Amino acid sequence: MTMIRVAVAGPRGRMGALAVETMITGREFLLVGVLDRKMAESSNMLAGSVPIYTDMLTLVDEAKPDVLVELTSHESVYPNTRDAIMNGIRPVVGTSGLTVDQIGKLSELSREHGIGCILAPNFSIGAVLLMKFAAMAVKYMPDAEIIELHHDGKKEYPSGTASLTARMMAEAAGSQEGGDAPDGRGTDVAGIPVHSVRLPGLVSHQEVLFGGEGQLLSLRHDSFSRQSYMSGMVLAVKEVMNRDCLIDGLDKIIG
Ligand SMILES: NC(=O)C1=CN([C@@H]2O[C@H](COP(=O)(O)OP(=O)(O)OC[C@H]3O[C@@H](n4cnc5c(N)ncnc54)[C@H](O)[C@@H]3O)[C@@H](O)[C@H]2O)C=CC1
Ligand SMILES: O=C(O)C1=N[C@H](C(=O)O)C[C@H](O)C1
Repeated sequence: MTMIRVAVAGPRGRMGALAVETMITGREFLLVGVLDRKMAESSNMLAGSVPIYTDMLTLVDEAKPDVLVELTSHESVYPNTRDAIMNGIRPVVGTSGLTVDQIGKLSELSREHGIGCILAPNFSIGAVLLMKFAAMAVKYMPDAEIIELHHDGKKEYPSGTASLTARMMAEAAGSQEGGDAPDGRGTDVAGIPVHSVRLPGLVSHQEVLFGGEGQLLSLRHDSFSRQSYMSGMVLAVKEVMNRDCLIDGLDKIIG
């Protein structure tokens, strides 16, 4: 069996640490390096044998990964993803915060280089299904709002999941312009108001509410543990090897 050579960016974060564990234990994967902001104080190895790199070019030259799992921050996600594609490495991007403009540029770059790139703002199957159901429901119940709720360690808003959900809903409804959400009531994403809650005790939760005359439809997904993301991540790492362009969302992979 040929193993997929994987690198993880953001290996000491909440998600990155779990991704490292998953890639080390997965029989199909070889974790060849991690991309961190700085070296660890005690060693230049993670988990005893995985080299830590602080710049992409050295990682590319020495570790030669096939895939980069990107789990850093909204500031780093674009340059890391761009540089990976330009160096022939397939990104699987879990980090939220890419703008529509940046996604367009990455898509062009992927196509130009013939390199697969998967954007997966949420790796959990339940959240992906929620997005698909919301895109289906909005055609019949167009008055909709999103509430996304996360742990208080999450700085950025709205969440990547809510942004993709709103874009998928707008596309299904045939309106992508934005600007329809009333001022001051959440963030307008593609015309849909998104409300962001950050509280201790939460992990990751999203509700999409559809109002109609005398009725309310609520679609809700809850991640109670980050383990909920790992099977989708494994799927994306394998699938990106078969692609030659950018895929925006796991929904396009699960069919
Ligand atoms: N796609 C999905 O299913 C999920 C995505 N996320 C997203 O993943 C991202 C990370 O989330 P958390 O792990 O909770 O954050 P975190 O803050 O715990 O971890 C981020 C890590 O990235 C490191 N980092 C920042 N800039 C870097 C750079 N340029 N190079 C290398 N490392 C860098 C930080 O030092 C930190 O250790 C967020 O955008 C979050 O929204 C989180 C959970 C699930
Ligand atoms: O920061 C998180 O925790 C999460 N971030 C992603 C997002 O922005 O949607 C995915 C999930 O919601 C957890």
